Amino acid sequence: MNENDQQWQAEQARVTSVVDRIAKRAGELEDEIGDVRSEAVEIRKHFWDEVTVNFSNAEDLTETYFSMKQQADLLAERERSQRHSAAYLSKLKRLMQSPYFGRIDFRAEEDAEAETIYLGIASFREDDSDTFLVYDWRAPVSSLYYDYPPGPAVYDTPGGEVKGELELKRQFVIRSGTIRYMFDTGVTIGDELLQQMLSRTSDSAMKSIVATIQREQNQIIRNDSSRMLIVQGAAGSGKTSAALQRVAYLLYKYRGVLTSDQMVLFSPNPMFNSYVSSVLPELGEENMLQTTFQEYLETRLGREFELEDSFAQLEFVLTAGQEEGYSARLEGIRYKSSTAYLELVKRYLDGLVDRGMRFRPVVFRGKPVVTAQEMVNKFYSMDSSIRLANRLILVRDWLLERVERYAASVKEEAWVEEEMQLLSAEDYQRAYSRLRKQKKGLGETFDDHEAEKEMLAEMIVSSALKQVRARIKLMRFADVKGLYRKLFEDRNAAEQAAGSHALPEQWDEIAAQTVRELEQGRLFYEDATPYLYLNERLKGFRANTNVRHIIIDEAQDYTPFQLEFLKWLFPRARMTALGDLNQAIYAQTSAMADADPLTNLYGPEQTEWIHLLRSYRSTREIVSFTRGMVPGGDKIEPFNRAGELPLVKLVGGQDELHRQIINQLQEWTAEGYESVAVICRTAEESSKAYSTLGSALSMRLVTKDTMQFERGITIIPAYLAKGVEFDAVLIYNASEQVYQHENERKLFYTACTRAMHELVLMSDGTPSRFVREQPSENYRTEG
Ligand SMILES: Nc1ncnc2c1ncn2[C@@H]1O[C@H](COP(=O)(O)OP(=O)(O)OP(=O)(O)O)[C@@H](O)[C@H]1O
Repeated sequence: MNENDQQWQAEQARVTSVVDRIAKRAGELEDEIGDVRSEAVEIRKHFWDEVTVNFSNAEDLTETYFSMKQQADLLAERERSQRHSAAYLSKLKRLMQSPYFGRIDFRAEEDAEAETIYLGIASFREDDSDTFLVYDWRAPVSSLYYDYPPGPAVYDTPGGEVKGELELKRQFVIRSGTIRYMFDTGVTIGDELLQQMLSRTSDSAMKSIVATIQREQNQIIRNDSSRMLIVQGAAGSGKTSAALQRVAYLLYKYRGVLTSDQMVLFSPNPMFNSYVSSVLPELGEENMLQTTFQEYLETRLGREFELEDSFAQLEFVLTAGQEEGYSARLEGIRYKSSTAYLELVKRYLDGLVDRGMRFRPVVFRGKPVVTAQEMVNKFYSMDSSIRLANRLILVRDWLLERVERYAASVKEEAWVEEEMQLLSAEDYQRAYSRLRKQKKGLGETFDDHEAEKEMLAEMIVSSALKQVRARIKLMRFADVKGLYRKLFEDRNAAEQAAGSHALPEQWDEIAAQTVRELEQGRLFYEDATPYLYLNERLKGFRANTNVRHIIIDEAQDYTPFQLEFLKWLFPRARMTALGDLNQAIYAQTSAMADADPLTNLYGPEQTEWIHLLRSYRSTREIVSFTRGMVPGGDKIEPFNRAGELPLVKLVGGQDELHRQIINQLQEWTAEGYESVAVICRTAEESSKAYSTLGSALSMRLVTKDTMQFERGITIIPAYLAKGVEFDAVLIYNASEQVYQHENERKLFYTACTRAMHELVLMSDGTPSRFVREQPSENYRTEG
């Protein structure tokens, strides 16, 4: 037996022994859980037996309360412990299959001998000792595995740095308790294992990458020092993966302090949410909160407006080129997402200190209770040093008083008398006894019929004014819609707010379009955040102080305005923004287009940038082809995994196009690819393609409302394919006719970079310039 075989045998013996111990512990835990469960069931069953229920006097009542509370606490405690044990048990079950994936032998400077450490998705300790048979991949010592090749190495602990020598680094693939692969690795986490990982066919869900985290990804995962962490990384460089492992890491490091509901992931679309939602549970952690920016806008503005979403905006940009007003809308989209416009809105708000505030009158039964002009007078009678939001609070309180006075003045109006007549005997009785209770404390008597009537009248008026008061409390009297509209109706107001900066060239048309939308009760996507900003600055920010971390994926699709907004919204959170400027497909100004606005968000001292250049998703051939399409693409390094050259298939006409697509899809299915996408330029193109292809083969059309990412064949517009990946990708029609504008370059790049193993570009006619520009040795052509 050679040395390798001996090592293999020794390691296998250890695996077997560790698995046995884990299985034993799991068995014990299962019994314990069973006991706790039956105990909880018993407590539930006999809950009322143990509780002394007695309501006869105050003392008995207290006793009853405490006895109930005691039982409830006991029950809650048992259930909590059961939940905890169940979570641990499911981790142990996972460890039984694959207890670890790495080993390091590390000799600390002061020690004579190296310590051997095995790393897995959770730690496992022998019951009655401090010996860790498996260390959690997030433990401080585990970072050695990700950060160093064999040789001198250092890791951080809460007690300070530990220096030493990494004598061995070994990787394993263990399935069902058996070692399948074992490698001793050199520089970084061995290419071999990564090759293994990446050559698998893709799943319907994202996988955790803990066994093969790369050093630069580890920096993202364990970054703890910066308030703002910005990751600019090539397509497929593992931004999303790193972000998710980072969440798991933070939950581990701050266990007991940080919980999963204090972390929010902002995703590009609902389907993406489903795609990534299994990673954390796979690592034994609960999912963080997941949302989209659109979802947030909907909750805040959805009642007031019919909101356009970012996809509808992009669909317009891509399909409405011939429509009147198109170029103005485009200019408007760009302008309204810029920092210049944010400054304009801020100056507009500053201007309201002296004049220009708009109010909606308080109206009751069609008559004004307080007119808008009265509110203006009140607002501007206050000291100008009082902040706008505080002045509005004062106006609100003043209005509530005015409504009280108003209520007193209308008690005798005829409608009150009429309503009184309409009270049913039951209503009357209820109102009467309520009044009695209310007035008792005041020592009044009820002998007088007149007094009684007056009180009933008071009650009727008060209840009729309930809605008016509620609207006032919600500050509906501040006419934010009117204020926003004024910016577009009154060029002077806009010019003043723009200060020394010029308004965009086509301002008048932009303004007309905006007003038209507002009149219809609609709001363009580019107006939603500025509008909300105006609203919040006036009415006070509804900030969320519970959230401690926000993670923004596809951050290039956010405007500087939106990121600033998120900063205000989560004042106590750290931000991790991950994006790729080369995938900034929207017409709006990208927050990542320029380093300054992002760095300035929290200031350079609190901000850190990390760049990822290695692309893991696609084969070397696909990366070599796609990176030529974007500026700076030569810096993107493909991971060394070989495949076929991308194929450009020339066809003549729709029929042939569809025939060839069907052939290709059938071929891929026969080859065993589990996830295949036909990527189109727009939703419009996708649904047309689906109407023909869908009847020939079983496939799924993805729209912006699709919630679930699934295997099989998918037809999808490029902008919805963001962030996800497929074994094989077919570009529906990569012809010059379809992709001819410079502003479609990034969309095209995003579409092509979704492919892991195969990329085929159909072209009805001459291929797009984005293809023709590539060196001919980087792709094949057929047809
Ligand atoms: N260290 C790693 N080990 C194994 N697989 C990895 C690693 N890093 C990334 N990958 C794989 O590479 C693919 C792309 O990763 P991910 O989706 O996180 O990249 P991304 O930078 O977010 O991409 P994009 O910007 O294109 O959406 C995934 O299949 C992921 O599992």
